[in-house]
Amino acid sequence: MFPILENCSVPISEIIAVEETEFNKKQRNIGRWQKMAKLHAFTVFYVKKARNHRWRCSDVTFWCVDEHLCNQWIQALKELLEMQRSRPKHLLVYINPYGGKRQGKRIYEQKVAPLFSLASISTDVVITEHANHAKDNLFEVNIYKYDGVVCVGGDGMFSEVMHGLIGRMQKDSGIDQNNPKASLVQCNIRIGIIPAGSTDCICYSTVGISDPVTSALHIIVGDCQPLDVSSVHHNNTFLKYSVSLLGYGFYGDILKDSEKKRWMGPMRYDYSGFKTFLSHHYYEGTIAYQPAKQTHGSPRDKESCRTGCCICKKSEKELAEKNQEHGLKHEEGEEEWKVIKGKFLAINAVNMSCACPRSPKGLSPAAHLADGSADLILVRKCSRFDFLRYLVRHTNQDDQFDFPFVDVYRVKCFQFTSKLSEDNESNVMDIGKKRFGQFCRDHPACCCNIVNSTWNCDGETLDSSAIEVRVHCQLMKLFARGIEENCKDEAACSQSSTEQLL
Ligand SMILES: Nc1ncnc2c1ncn2[C@@H]1O[C@H](COP(=O)(O)OP(=O)(O)OP(=O)(O)O)[C@@H](O)[C@H]1O
Ligand SMILES: CCCCCCCCCCCCC/C=C/[C@@H](O)[C@H](CO)NC(=O)CCCCC
Ligand SMILES: [Ca+2]
Repeated sequence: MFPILENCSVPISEIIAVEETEFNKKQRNIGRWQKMAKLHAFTVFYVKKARNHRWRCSDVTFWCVDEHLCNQWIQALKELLEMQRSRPKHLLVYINPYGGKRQGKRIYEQKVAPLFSLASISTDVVITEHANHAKDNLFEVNIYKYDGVVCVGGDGMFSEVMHGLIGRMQKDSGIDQNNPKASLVQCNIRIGIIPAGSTDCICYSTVGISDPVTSALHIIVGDCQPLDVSSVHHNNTFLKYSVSLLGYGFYGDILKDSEKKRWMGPMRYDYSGFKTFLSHHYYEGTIAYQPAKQTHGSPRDKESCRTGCCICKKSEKELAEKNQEHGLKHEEGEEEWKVIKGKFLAINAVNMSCACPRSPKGLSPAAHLADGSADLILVRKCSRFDFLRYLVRHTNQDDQFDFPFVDVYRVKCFQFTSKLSEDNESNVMDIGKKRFGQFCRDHPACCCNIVNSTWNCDGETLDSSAIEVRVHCQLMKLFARGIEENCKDEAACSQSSTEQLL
């Protein structure tokens, strides 16, 4: 530990940079010392932890009359920083200039680039020109020369970069992504997210705040957070990967409607959310799932996944053991499938809590970032009033699973088929249904919808309603450390710039 203030210390791992400091006439409070001797100085830039998981760059300048001593300090600190092997030196950065409030470029240039430069991180920056630019580019560039990839944008931009990196790893290893049973190759090139989107759920759920400076500092100090990734297939065809929400019904319908309103920016979700809530459509279908191991906790647990989470650590250990015994057949083949049929307002599968500024505890507050499982939430047909009560509980401390129409399961894989596609497949769909289009023939005033909803996969729509989903434990890694328990001693570290005499 390196002493900074009388009652505050900073671990070496949270020092951003050390620089020799030129004497500046404005440094008035050391003027008395300067009259006595020529002063030498160095400045230590470090992470200052503020409220609500926010990080800032603070600095302290040390003055000293002995030039040799001053240089020894600089040298020693720089050597200690060099020993921080997990820190990135060279990054590939993709900026979506059109995400969220269209501030991505400004946020990167004004808030992030100066910090990367202070930390001596070199970057290759690509400003995307169209959707899928980043993803396609990741199949062409020499990704192995970078210590990480940074995306500046929202969840959609992150999803692009993740698809590019995971896809590239599988291609380079000869793995067929269309095989739903394939053991995918882990991606060790970390992704950093600089939030500049509309929901920024992945950043918020893995860092605890959606703040570009905080995220830049997590990248600089070289944090590493493994992340579960779900693969989504239809008929042995790969559709997408998902890390946050796979939602059918309510969240699928919101997304579909909101895509037409992109010009509204982040407000589009409030507008489409309200419209979708009023439409109150439910959908019939069948879900089959394999439960996750009970030792891995339950979605009804009171404790949430936090930095150093023991459930995620246990999963990491089990994954390493499983990788050693490769060649053995997959566990899911041996375990029982549970089947549920019903009418649902929403089917949500989340790999993480999905906390975001709209819902600070998320869709499943006890979901784990890296336990190899997803929480499957089934919201059955209920009244509008009950559904509103359910939604409101996402914004307060009450338990959103404590309703008779809500079920939640921790799963490692699941399949969904809509009633409509079951009927289509078994050829029992009568002509009447076709002729009456999208409304229920028997109950024209009811909200039963005989068309399918669409799946919302991390903010993008999927073409197929029948899907097969499997969670891949810790398939990728982020420059993050999970959500930290709140810092008890924030006041002690609250100065933003200080001076000390050695
Ligand atoms: N230059 C570009 N022009 C148009 N679309 C782009 C461009 N670059 C990236 N995209 C696409 O824009 C989509 C949305 O971007 P992004 O996720 O950054 O913002 P958002 O949708 O506002 O935020 P969120 O995903 O958090 O709701 C991404 O799926 C990405 O593929
Ligand atoms: C009366 C008040 C009721 C308020 C209820 C609030 C509940 C909010 C829960 C928000 C859950 C977000 C889940 C994250 C999904 C992201 O992968 C995705 C991509 O960014 N965002 C959306 O689909 C955008 C989804 C937007 C939902 C509004
Ligand atoms: Ca998980």
